[in-house]
Amino acid sequence: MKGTIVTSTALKPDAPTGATIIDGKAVALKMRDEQRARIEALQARGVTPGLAVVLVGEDPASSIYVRRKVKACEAVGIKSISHRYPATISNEELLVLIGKLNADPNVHGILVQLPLPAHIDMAKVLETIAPEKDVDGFHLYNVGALVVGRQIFPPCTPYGVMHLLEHSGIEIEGRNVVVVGASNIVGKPMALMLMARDATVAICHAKTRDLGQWTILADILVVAAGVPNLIVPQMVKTGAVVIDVGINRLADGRIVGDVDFEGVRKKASHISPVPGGVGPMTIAMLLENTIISAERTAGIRGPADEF
Ligand SMILES: Nc1nc(=O)c2c([nH]1)NC[C@@H]1CN(c3ccc(C(=O)N[C@@H](CCC(=O)O)C(=O)O)cc3)C=[N+]21
Repeated sequence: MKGTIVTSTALKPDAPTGATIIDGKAVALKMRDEQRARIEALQARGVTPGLAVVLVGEDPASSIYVRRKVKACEAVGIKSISHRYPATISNEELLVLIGKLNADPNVHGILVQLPLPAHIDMAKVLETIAPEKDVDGFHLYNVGALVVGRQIFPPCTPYGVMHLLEHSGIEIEGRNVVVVGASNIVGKPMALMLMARDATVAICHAKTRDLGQWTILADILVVAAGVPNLIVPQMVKTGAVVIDVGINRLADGRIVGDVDFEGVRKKASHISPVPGGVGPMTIAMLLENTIISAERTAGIRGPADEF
């Protein structure tokens, strides 16, 4: 058709287009309005969601994270109860505390901050938390549920990534996803959640030989390896969606992810930053799981709804 006008500045073939930045902080804050409303509905039925946060030892990073979680709880109306113990607490004492929290009807969620000191049997601790209060989703029962495609308490970080993908309108079904990092708290559950949505999923490691040969195939690349600058532009397919789960503190105190953000943003279609990407969503999903647990207690939801 005649008369189509293309202005001189509209299309420059080689200009870097630049990825859409996925603003996890904004999404997390937006979720709070809906979360507050659900908590009011619970309170009308006499239920105030309660989250017990257990912190063992004095690790400064853990203290900061726990403080963030407590503040986020306050902001939406979840009653959080912090239990701080010295690193010298015995296994038995910790298990007794968890038993008490399991039995307390005002506690709907129990979170034991990781890592735990070396003398504590982490597996035993996580298996002692009542599965119906396991808002981290780390109990074997909840891990097993995820393996068979049920989501009872999806682990907060990968659950947050799924939310970000959905919020950004990214199609998952049938697409190639590469997850770099195979931890129990991020990489493995991330892969399971994406498989449940019919993505083609490969799990790699920071140690994978020729990592770039794998990552270049990804329509969606999720990186949770804990290695700064692991992912550079030549490893990323043009137009890929890149989700950076890494949190690394550099010698100068700066926090960075696993992705060369400035380089990769020129090639990706969407990219999540660090900070301000997945981190705030992890906390948003912790609030979500705690509210879900309280809703189940109040009979508003069945024991395992579709998410
Ligand atoms: N039982 C247990 N459950 C956890 O969910 C758990 C845990 N243990 N241990 C440690 C990791 C780490 N984690 C984070 C949560 C929020 C941010 C977060 O909000 N990050 C901000 C700020 C980053 C910064 O400046 O430090 C951001 O990325 O924008 C980061 C990391 C939860 N974890």
